Amino acid sequence: MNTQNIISRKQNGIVQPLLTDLYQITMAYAYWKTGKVMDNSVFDLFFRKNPFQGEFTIFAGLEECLKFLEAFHFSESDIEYLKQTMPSVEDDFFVFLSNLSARDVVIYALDEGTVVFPRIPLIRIEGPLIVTQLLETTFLTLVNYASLMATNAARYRIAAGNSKLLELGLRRAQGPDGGLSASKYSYIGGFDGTSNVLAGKLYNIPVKGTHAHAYVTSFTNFSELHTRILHSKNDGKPYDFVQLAIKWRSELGPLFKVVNAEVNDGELAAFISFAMAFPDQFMVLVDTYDIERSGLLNFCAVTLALNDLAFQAIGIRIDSGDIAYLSYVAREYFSKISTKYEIPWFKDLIIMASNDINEETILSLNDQGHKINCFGIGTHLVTCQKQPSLGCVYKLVDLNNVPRMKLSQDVAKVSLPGRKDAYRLFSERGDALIDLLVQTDEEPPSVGSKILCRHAFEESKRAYVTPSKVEKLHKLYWKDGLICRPLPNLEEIRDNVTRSLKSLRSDIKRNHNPTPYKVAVSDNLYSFLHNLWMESAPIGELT
Ligand SMILES: Nc1ncnc2c1ncn2[C@@H]1O[C@H](COP(=O)(O)OP(=O)(O)OP(=O)(O)O)[C@@H](O)[C@H]1O
Ligand SMILES: O=P(O)(O)OC[C@H]1O[C@H](OP(=O)(O)OP(=O)(O)O)[C@H](O)[C@@H]1O
Ligand SMILES: O=C(O)c1cccnc1
Ligand SMILES: [Mg+2]
Repeated sequence: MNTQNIISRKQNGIVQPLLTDLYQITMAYAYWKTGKVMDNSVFDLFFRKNPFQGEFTIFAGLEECLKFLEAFHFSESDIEYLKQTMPSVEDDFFVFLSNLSARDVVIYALDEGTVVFPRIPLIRIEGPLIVTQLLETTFLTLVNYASLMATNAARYRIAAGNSKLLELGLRRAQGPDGGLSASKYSYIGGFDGTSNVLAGKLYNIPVKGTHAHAYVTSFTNFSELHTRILHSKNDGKPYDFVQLAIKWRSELGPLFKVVNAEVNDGELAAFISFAMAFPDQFMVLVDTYDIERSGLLNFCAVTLALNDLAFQAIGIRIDSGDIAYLSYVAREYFSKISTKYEIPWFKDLIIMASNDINEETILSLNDQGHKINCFGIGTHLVTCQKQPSLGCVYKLVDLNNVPRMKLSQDVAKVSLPGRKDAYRLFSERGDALIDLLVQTDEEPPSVGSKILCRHAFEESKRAYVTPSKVEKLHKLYWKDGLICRPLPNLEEIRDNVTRSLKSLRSDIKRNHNPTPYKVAVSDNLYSFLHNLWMESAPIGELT
């Protein structure tokens, strides 16, 4: 076992068999009493509707489910607690429960990071009913938020194009576990880093950040700067850095059309001290007092002073106001200074924007035109404000080789019975055309052969597809008590998101009125499903 695994497991502390709904345990007892212990079940975990009014979803959380299975065991204290909670339950059941493991469970799943669609079983869980039922709630809690978060992040990634994306949500997240999961799954979805230090340590995600307004407001004048000396990066010579920055500010005054009296000394003192602490990573918040009349000038003065000592600054963060307009203003000053003082990198300094940004803000900024090259995003991203839950469900589809079907007045809620495999069929151009569900014992679709793909419930909706490429989506991940495929690391999952989304036509990914992606069933599955439906539905009588 490598260190990374140990660390992740430790973090996984709260993911344990009691992280479930009580009804799973009462059902287990009732199953045990009725003698259903050896019944062999198949469950599907899937969702019914894509989130965020979109037409795609990113599947995430699989690794956590598999780690949960590895450690699945009711401890002595769990048993003790359950005995107290369920006093009428026979003691022998608790002996049975304490010997339970996930050894006899078999898991087929899609690769984590795959783009997925409604009704496709993301995970197929097979095995003794009593155990598979006990997995329901924990699996759902592990997949629901993870997939919602990864999808939200992927949508921001699409909106932001080539701009960097930094996740800043910990302070606003749904508690510590929500915050940690948000950082992990936003990275999978395409963010470039997080401000969450524990997420950085646990998952090896790049951690980044600037500073808070408090840092600026904590300074009022230069006398608070107890260290004034900074050594040049070139020759190690000491310079009075405070004096140098003040000199540059006077020199730049006319360019910014401000007089010294208008510019905030506390802000300059704060920037100087931050630059002296991090001369190679100088990045500051410029909106504490007035971006145009103070923040930008103070930043440029310190950056030029750093440049004299051979250090290259990183950039600024803007956290209020009209960020499109202010980014133009900032870029213009950077360009002018770059030309005037012949410092090529000055024009390319990073302009980061933050403050309640969401997907729509980024799209609107794109329309307006802007000069931002990094977005810092917190609240809207981590709380998934636009849609707070994905709505994944876990449904029994087969018991002892007899298909099961949950009927509903609402067709969207009718479950697809039996063991099914999903295949993704690709066009000649290489893009994903349709996902096809077939019964596991029927002939899989193959390249070059004409396949009838049918809408699961609407008889008239069907089409022939002759795929140029066929990808089997379900893979065996867990058998005989072991994870039986090498698990990808976070980077690889992130690459899978990019690769998988790339194969999707852009009209399916667009923000406004996206085209739905097609999910179909094979002709066999269609007949099977409708025959079973007819058999299961009671015939009404008109009176
Ligand atoms: N050019 C722009 N186009 C669209 N939305 C923008 C633009 N500039 C800023 N915003 C968004 O408008 C909102 C402005 O919010 P608000 O008025 O609360 O902030 P502020 O007054 O600028 O800052 P603060 O209250 O923190 O001082 C934010 O959600 C921000 O992301
Ligand atoms: O706006 P979000 O997308 O949630 O991003 C995170 C926010 O957290 C920080 O300040 P904080 O919001 O704590 O204070 P502020 O509102 O006064 O800026 C930061 O300045 C951002 O504004
Ligand atoms: O580092 C930052 O800029 C940061 C971190 C958390 C919240 N807001 C901003
Ligand atoms: Mg804020």
